[in-house]
Amino acid sequence: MSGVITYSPAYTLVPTYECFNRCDYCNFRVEPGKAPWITLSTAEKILKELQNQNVCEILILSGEIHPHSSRRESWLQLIYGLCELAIALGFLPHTNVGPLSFVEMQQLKTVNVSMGLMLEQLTPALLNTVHRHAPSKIPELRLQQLVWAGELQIPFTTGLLLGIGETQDDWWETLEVIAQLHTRYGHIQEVILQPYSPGNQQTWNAAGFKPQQLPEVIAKARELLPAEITIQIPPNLVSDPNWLLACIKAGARDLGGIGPKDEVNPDYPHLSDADLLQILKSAGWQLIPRLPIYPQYDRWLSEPLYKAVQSWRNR
Ligand SMILES: O=c1nc2n(C[C@H](O)[C@H](O)[C@H](O)CO)c3cc(O)ccc3cc-2c(=O)[nH]1
Ligand SMILES: C[C@H]1O[C@@H](n2cnc3c(N)ncnc32)[C@H](O)[C@@H]1O
Ligand code: MET
Ligand code: SF4
Repeated sequence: MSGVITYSPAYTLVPTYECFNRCDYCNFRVEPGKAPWITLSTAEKILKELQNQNVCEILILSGEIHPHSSRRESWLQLIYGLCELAIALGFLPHTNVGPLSFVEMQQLKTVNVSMGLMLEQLTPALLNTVHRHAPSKIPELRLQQLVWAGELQIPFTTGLLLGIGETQDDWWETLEVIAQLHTRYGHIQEVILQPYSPGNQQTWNAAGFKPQQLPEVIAKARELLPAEITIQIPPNLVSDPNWLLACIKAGARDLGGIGPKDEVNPDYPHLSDADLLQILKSAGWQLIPRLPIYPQYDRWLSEPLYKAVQSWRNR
């Protein structure tokens, strides 16, 4: 029997690229007010074309509107509407749109099978560097999201962004905090170890995180995290097949959402699932699609979402 590696056949919908934060490593954001918002009718056209293409997950990934802005409520309504639309057309939504209030999270729980927010790194030192102009990256604010997700029983994806100026000890500390929160609430389904990868839009000129370091981080993460949490790595950011295989050997078991475009790292296109399959097969691994919610969390879903998930599981 060979080991199994999973991925989520996904398409990313972007409500808006405008963002009031300015993370130095970001290749996604546009100045507030300078990017259009997607309309439900555009989204409907896109989603209809995706039907029968084996896409299951709709990843809703957005730039952020300030919590005190008068446009915050319509932004959240748009996200809610996109999730509803995705469900109506047979997809399963996963939303990652930055920090939310408790009530906003509670609302989005009803239209998402899982949600996510990267911790990035918990060290406050980054607030003087890459996160200098990014109030959404205040560590306590992001930790609070993980606590609320636990209280609300939302299956959750989080992770670390590696190579943004943190130390190695910072990695272990952030991983230990994730492990503790999971022990309390049992809601972390996967942890992404994301190598910072420079793109052509960002302001910061720093070399990317070296893939050679990743297996070491994965191996230690595997020791620090409870066994039921899956470690996810993005294969397009570890493009050398030998390093990708080394990461898997070290304990990574999921390749995340794979779709036509990585909206966060548009300079790093994904291999097709057929090509990935070949690479993995050469080392004796299987590649299997998964849903954006792991089976042990199905019982946390409301009745309509539970039914939608079961019909995918029975395909
Ligand atoms: O294709 C991507 N999917 C990303 N995903 C989606 C992820 O790969 C999976 O699809 C989800 O974990 C659902 O299971 C994220 C999900 C999060 O909750 C937080 C961050 C990310 C980041 C990415 C990303 O950069 N690219
Ligand atoms: C959606 C997630 O994408 C990650 N992210 C943002 N910019 C980059 C980059 N240049 N390289 C890799 N990951 C990035 C952050 O961790 C964010 O939370
Ligand atoms: N703005 C959100 C965050 O940084 C998600 C998208 S990042 C390109 O957490
Ligand atoms: S990484 Fe997310 S929060 Fe930071 S500027 Fe980009 S879109 Fe905004």
